[in-house]
Amino acid sequence: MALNGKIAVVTGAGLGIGKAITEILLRNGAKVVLLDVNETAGKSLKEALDKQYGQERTLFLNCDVESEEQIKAAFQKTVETFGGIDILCNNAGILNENEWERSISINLVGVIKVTYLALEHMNKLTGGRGGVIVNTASLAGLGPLLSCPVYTATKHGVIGFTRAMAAASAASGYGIRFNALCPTFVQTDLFSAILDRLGQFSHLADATQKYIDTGVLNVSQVAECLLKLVTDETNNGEALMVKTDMRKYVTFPTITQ
Ligand SMILES: NC(=O)c1ccc[n+]([C@@H]2O[C@H](COP(=O)([O-])OP(=O)(O)OC[C@H]3O[C@@H](n4cnc5c(N)ncnc54)[C@H](O)[C@@H]3O)[C@@H](O)[C@H]2O)c1
Ligand SMILES: CCCCC/C=C\C=C\[C@H](O)C/C=C\C/C=C\CCCC(=O)O
Repeated sequence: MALNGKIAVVTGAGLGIGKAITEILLRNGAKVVLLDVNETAGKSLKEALDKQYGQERTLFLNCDVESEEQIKAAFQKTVETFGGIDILCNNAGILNENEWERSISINLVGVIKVTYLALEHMNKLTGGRGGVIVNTASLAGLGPLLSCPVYTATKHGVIGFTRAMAAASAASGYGIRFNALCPTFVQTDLFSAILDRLGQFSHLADATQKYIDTGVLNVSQVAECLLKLVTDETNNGEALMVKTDMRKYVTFPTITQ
């Protein structure tokens, strides 16, 4: 899929991985709608991007992925401004084992909510143009991160949802591919401000260190992999594992004969 003229929506676009995703999509020719609850970060990124790419290439909208009303309004504005949606990156997420219900609400329910509302505009069966949805999961969606059980559960959920939606879309003719991005630790605010957020599992921080010692990614390395999942039209239902020394499409066990 060539990105020139394509319209992308990125959640959690203001900082960290979402910011890098926004930048790589812009560099490759897409127009990008930045959604974030952090208005300061979103506006300041939009200002910087305006200088580099011109005002017409991006739109920032304050949008909480927990709010159906705000998501609906954001998609409406996107379609009014740019005429449609071709790419959705469900990237907004938090890690907070103290606020575990909110974590599920943002990391898993938020991904489902945003996806279902985006389908109304993207699904070929309802007048959309089709396209691709990439969900930012985590390596913790593939194996247990012992200091973060609820975070682990949400990311396993995101991968399961992505794979099931890919199969549902292919079987129904939505014209939309679904893939999951599964990075190891990435140098962002989420990673660096972690100790207070492990709650009752803070005593396990040291035990997590062995994973961290295997290497921490920078946001550009993650964005490169996102680009591959967006542009390579052979990718559907994939979970791409990203570590400092390897990229690998996960092979899942076959459960049907
Ligand atoms: N940093 C890591 O080590 C790491 C590793 C693997 C996966 N991830 C995943 O990558 C994604 C991005 O994380 P990051 O490390 O860039 O975090 P970050 O904290 O640097 O950025 C997250 C962005 O999401 C926004 N956000 C948070 N809650 C939101 C909500 N309810 N609605 C809209 N926006 C919201 C924040 O305002 C922020 O701009 C998350 O889904 C995270 O789970 C992160
Ligand atoms: C210091 C305590 C934990 C710090 C957690 C901070 C950020 C985490 C972000 C993630 O999305 C998790 C990334 C990678 C998870 C690594 C390993 C999971 C286990 C995989 C396995 O069993 O093979």
